[in-house]
Amino acid sequence: MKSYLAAAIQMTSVPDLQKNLDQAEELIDLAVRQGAELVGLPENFSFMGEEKDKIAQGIAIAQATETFLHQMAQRFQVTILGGGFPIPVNSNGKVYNTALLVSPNGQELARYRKVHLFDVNVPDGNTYQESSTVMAGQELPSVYSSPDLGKIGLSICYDVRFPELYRHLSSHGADVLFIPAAFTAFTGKDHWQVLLQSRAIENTCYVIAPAQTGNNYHRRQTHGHAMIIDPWGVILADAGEKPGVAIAEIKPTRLEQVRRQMPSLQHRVF
Ligand SMILES: O=C(O)CNC(=O)[C@H](CS)NC(=O)CCC(=O)C(=O)O
Repeated sequence: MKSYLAAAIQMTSVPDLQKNLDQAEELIDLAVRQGAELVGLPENFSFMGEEKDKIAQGIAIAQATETFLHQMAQRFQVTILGGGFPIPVNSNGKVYNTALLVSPNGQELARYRKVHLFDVNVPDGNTYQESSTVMAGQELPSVYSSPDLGKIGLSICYDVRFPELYRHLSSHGADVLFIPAAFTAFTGKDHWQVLLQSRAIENTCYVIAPAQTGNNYHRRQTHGHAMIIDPWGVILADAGEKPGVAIAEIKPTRLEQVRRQMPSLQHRVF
């Protein structure tokens, strides 16, 4: 593993596939021009809108998004995580909320289907019933081991509330945890940063958290603050509230140092 720059992209995705892919391309370009070699896009980066529209356009969104990720990785010669987009399940009219990691030569490195679905009545009056259109993944994410970029673990959004998933990743050697999200503005203001820092600190891993921000559609407001956090829990970069990118250096020497200073992973009893 070498030292390198990673980018967590922050965008305001809307119910318009092409518009979102154009916005994502601009932000990938911006990140690459600043030197990023690993670039993460947020949950719902290619489509964010009403559940019924997402289902109606499911096949088109899935195909265009996969093609886009492969093209961008090859054109910019970087590794890209597409942080969550719908892929139709053949049998039942639902989709998997899927994250895909693609290499600079356009190869698929890892794929993860979100296992924890956001079925929550948020106290701001918005009701989320992700399971009405999304099928829960049945497998824990695997860790992709890159000779250059370290061991990379995937997850999506609401997963961040379930520390056992990240324990699984760190016990399989993860160095970098991806947590792409479309966090609600209401929960995000109190929980987002604390949860991300907790996952970084307790697993002594880098956290790369691309995010949705602003007004996406109808009454949906997302929290923003895409960030990169180091294994000590220090926030290295925070994209604030506007579309943009958070960029920071991922360093193997910092991982070794923190794991020497705080060897909590070695002290696990359970
Ligand atoms: O809102 C939308 O349209 C799109 N959102 C999403 O796709 C997903 C599932 S509904 N959002 C979350 O998981 C938010 C979690 C969260 O905010 C928390 O854990 O507090």
